[in-house]
Amino acid sequence: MTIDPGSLLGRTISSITPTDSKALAAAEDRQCQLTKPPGSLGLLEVIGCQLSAICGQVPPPVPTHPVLAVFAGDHGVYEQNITCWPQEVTVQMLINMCYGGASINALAPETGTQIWPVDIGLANGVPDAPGLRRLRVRSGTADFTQTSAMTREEAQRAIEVGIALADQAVAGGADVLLTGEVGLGNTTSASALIAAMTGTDPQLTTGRGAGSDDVMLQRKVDVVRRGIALHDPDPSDPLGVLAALGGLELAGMAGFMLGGAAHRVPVILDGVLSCSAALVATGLQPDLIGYLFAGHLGDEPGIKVALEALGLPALCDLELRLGEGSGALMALPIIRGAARVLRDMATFADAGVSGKVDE
Ligand SMILES: O=C(O)c1ccc[n+]([C@@H]2O[C@H](COP(=O)([O-])O)[C@@H](O)[C@H]2O)c1
Ligand SMILES: Cc1cc2nc[nH]c2cc1C
Repeated sequence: MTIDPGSLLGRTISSITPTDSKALAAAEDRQCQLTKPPGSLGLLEVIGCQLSAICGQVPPPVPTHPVLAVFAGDHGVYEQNITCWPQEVTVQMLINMCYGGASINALAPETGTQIWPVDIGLANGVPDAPGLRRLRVRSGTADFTQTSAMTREEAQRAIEVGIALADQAVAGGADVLLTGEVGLGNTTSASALIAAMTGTDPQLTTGRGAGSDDVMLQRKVDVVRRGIALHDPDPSDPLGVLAALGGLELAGMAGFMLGGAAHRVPVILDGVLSCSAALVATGLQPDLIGYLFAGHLGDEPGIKVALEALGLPALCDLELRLGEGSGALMALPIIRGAARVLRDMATFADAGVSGKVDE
């Protein structure tokens, strides 16, 4: 793996450190002193401890300034007839997000989340729209069944767009980052990335995406198999895997994750697309894993495969299969709740509640 140590990606990778094991132990100790049977708040306790390990404090701050970056990119593999929607829906939905009409616009106010729509790789022109960030690296990827989706340089530049956005978000006060995307055809790239990074058969990583029928689903599996046969991707070279299989928005999300971790800020994953990007990003920097939360399980089979490989539990399962960041948004109150538990609950000593009876 050759990444220039002086590049933004190289510097970001080397600035990420493991999360704080002392703060983790102190948080675990505090969980046992709070007025509840130890472990009774289940995953909420685990999340709270992870938040402490991320920021090095017990209790951890309750995140109040969330930013959801929505990376939009088009896919050359669209040509292989692997989605049942027109490609122009990618740009149309990005514009819809800018004007407040997408699902994430409806869900975000519940948590005060800012939405940052980003053109990182749409195929064609994009009209002006409020809040749109024009950070295009190239106009869509190439069809990975024919050639590499992009060059290594382009893959790195797209990751660096994500890193720079995370830098900007944190500089502006963001204390939790959420990953989102839109890109018709991108579940085929995600399936290929997950298969390549985990060594799993594509049949097990490929799903129906935005509504493929049985025939299209089988075609997707075949397309993924062809891509993997053509490129023979090497999971020890995550940048090479990403360049071979795409996509630009997946690269942007990988960078956003790395950028968040470099600032010791928690990052919430969304669906199958961000899970595939997380495999690439943790391949580049394994210590990233301590900063990631898996927002939801969702309906795409690749999510389960990716989360098992990452060792992350999904925080909820609402059977979502939309993307955009919708699942990450739904997980945010759970994360906030976990931080509040460590901050606001009384201890047995403080509240005069008797401890467990020894047997
Ligand atoms: O987040 C998910 O798990 C998810 C699952 C299925 C579909 N999607 C969204 O649907 C689009 C990709 O679906 P497809 O069928 O075109 O590959 C893309 O815009 C994603 O945001 C997202
Ligand atoms: C309508 C629509 C909205 C989306 N949002 C994210 N991916 C999407 C795919 C489609 C098809």
